[in-house]
Amino acid sequence: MSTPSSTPHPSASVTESTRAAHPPVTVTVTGAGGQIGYALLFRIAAGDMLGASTPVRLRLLEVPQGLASAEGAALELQDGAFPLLESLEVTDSPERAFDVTNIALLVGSRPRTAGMERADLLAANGGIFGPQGAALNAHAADDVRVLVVGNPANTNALIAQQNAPDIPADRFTALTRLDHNRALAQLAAKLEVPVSSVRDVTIWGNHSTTQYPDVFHALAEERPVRDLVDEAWLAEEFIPRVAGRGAEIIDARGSSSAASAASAAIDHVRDWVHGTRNGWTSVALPSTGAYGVPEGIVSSFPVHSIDGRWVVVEGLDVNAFSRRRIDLSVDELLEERAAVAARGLLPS
Ligand SMILES: NC(=O)C1=CN([C@@H]2O[C@H](COP(=O)(O)OP(=O)(O)OC[C@H]3O[C@@H](n4cnc5c(N)ncnc54)[C@H](O)[C@@H]3O)[C@@H](O)[C@H]2O)C=CC1
Ligand SMILES: O=C([O-])CC(=O)C(=O)O
Repeated sequence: MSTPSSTPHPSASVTESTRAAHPPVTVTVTGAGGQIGYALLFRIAAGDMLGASTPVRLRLLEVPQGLASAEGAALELQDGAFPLLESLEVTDSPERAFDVTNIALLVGSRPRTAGMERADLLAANGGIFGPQGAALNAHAADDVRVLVVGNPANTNALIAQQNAPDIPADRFTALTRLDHNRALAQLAAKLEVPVSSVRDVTIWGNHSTTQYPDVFHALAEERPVRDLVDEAWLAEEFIPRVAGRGAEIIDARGSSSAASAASAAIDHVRDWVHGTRNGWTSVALPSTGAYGVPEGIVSSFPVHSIDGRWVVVEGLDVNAFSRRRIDLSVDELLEERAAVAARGLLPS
């Protein structure tokens, strides 16, 4: 049973002419009562995701036991008096939450704890994304864009996409921007350069420990990174550090990354809507066969955002060091797909 509560926010500062140029965008956040939700909602309301001129209608979806926490976040959002926040609604009904939604951030799901791999969450979380994909298919706006954050994110995105046959497949993405940002930050620290001067790293494959952070095309202060680091550092320090960062955060904090994950989700959607800047980014999206990655999985690629669509960067040379690692991560995604198919989570 749905328990919606709606709080209109008539905003004096969003003028009629602003509204005409920038119609309101409906954004649904699932798992809104959780820790990523708490970090994400205020950034969206402040305009960090869609820009300072775009009013937002927020829909917060939770399961019944999470509603109180989401309601609490909603009270605080109201107290923020955000000029762009046009309306705010908390519900436990996916149908209501996804009704004419333009942007769906699928965060709601269980996080892992110390000692778990993200794939261990397939059993706990896989069942969430089929029904949500079907609800999106039935209720979302024609232009809906979907970002899956809940782990294991790539395969959950695949489940949602496969259960939404009427939505173009390329509207379903999974978050590898956090890994991308981690790779930029690690390179900047190693090379002692500003993080803003590092670009064109790529996360390939799965958001898991098999992911491959590739620096062979990256630039730092316009110099090729491959000339500045050696393969031993890449193989023994950089790649394990980036791929293992989620576990490092869990060990340090006692719970999984939240603010950095929320920030990466903001970056992902902002670039999707407004275009990439400062080189390419990394996004997990349904493979169309680029770089030998088979169709039928959601895998991370180097992409530009052009006119509101992700476009895979073409023609990159993939050396043997990279090929081996991409293939390993792709094999893991194929195994995850087989596991969820065996559980009946993919329509036949
Ligand atoms: N892709 C990425 O880079 C990252 C992914 N994650 C993943 O994000 C997910 C959420 O993490 P946290 O916010 O820290 O967890 P959390 O446990 O703090 O919050 C999750 C919320 O989701 C809600 N929820 C569960 N099932 C739901 C459903 N069917 N519909 C709506 N809401 C539902 C829960 O009630 C809870 O409030 C986890 O799976 C975590 O592993 C976390 C960090 C980075
Ligand atoms: O590691 C986890 O479980 C949370 C996550 O996905 C990350 O921080 O990259």
